[in-house]
Amino acid sequence: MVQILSGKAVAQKLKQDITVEIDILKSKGVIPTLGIVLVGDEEDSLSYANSAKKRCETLGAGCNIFKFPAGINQDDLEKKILELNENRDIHGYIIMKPLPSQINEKRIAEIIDPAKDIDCMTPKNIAKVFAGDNTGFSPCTARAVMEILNFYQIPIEGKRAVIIGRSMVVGRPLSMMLLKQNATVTICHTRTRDLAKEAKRADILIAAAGKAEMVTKDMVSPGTVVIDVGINFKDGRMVGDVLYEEVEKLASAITPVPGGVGSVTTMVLLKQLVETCRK
Ligand SMILES: NC(=O)C1=CN([C@@H]2O[C@H](COP(=O)(O)OP(=O)(O)OC[C@H]3O[C@@H](n4cnc5c(N)ncnc54)[C@H](OP(=O)(O)O)[C@@H]3O)[C@@H](O)[C@H]2O)C=CC1
Ligand SMILES: Nc1nc(=O)c2c([nH]1)NC[C@@H]1CN(c3ccc(C(=O)N[C@@H](CCC(=O)O)C(=O)O)cc3)C=[N+]21
Repeated sequence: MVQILSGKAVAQKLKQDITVEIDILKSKGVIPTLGIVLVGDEEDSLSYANSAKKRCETLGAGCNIFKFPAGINQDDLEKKILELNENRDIHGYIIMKPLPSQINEKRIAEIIDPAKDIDCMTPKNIAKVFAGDNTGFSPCTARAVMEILNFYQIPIEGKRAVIIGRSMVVGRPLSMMLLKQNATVTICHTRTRDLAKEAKRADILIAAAGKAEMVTKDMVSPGTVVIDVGINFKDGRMVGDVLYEEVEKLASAITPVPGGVGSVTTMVLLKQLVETCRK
């Protein structure tokens, strides 16, 4: 029987710690407040922003969404980011990706105040992750995957981990975090020659390509632990990057969508908000 790796149980555990921390901060007169920079209206970014705002409200934290049109230019966006750095009412913020093509993402990442960088986009913070130093922020999604693996005590050391996707939000930082735990890591992308062959070698397969239900049964070996990071919308329904009905028959364990990685990501974001607030 396949083990369902519910993200909800992991989120629940994180929530307990966060609630305690928020109460302490409030007793000192601080209401931890999250900023979300949303440019345009990508469906998955909207879903994340709305979920994060709801979680903040439930837990007693503040949340401000700063929404900008998809056509905003570099200078105007940079000005807004610099304002957020100065804004004492915002303790940490996240800039939703992807940004529109006219925006230079690298220049944006460089001007975020590292102390407010709770999704770990600045060169300073991400360098720590790549150096195997986990004393700073982590990209929330990558950390969410690690929280799930640890919560369910999935062995990582010596295992072959195959990640589909090499973005700075998920694939690349996650590869470093798995490496730190002594996995043997393979990163796949659109130029990978035989994706099914690579994926079939995995003990732990992580799908983060952003392509609805692209991981099918011919890409999964029996007994694989499958972590589905994808958040896609198909006929108004949220689906992952994994064709769940097929793959759950082969996997030893699998995260569902919804109810998997996404719910943990939002909690990790709040956890890192509270952590930076405490400092
Ligand atoms: N559950 C959660 O909490 C979160 C979910 N997400 C979701 O995860 C998905 C990925 O997000 P993100 O990393 O930001 O996306 P990006 O679009 O930035 O990156 C996608 C990556 O997947 C690779 N890829 C795309 N198609 C294929 C394919 N057919 N075969 C092999 N590789 C492929 C791309 O390769 P190449 O580099 O060659 O183009 C790229 O490296 C999205 O669905 C997003 O919504 C994201 C963050 C959090
Ligand atoms: N800089 C940046 N970092 C990101 O991590 C990032 C991003 N940009 N851009 C968009 C994608 C997508 N993403 C989602 C996370 C949670 C839900 C989500 O819906 N979460 C629900 C639960 C969903 C479920 O049940 O699986 C919740 O927390 O309640 C959706 C989407 C983050 N992303």
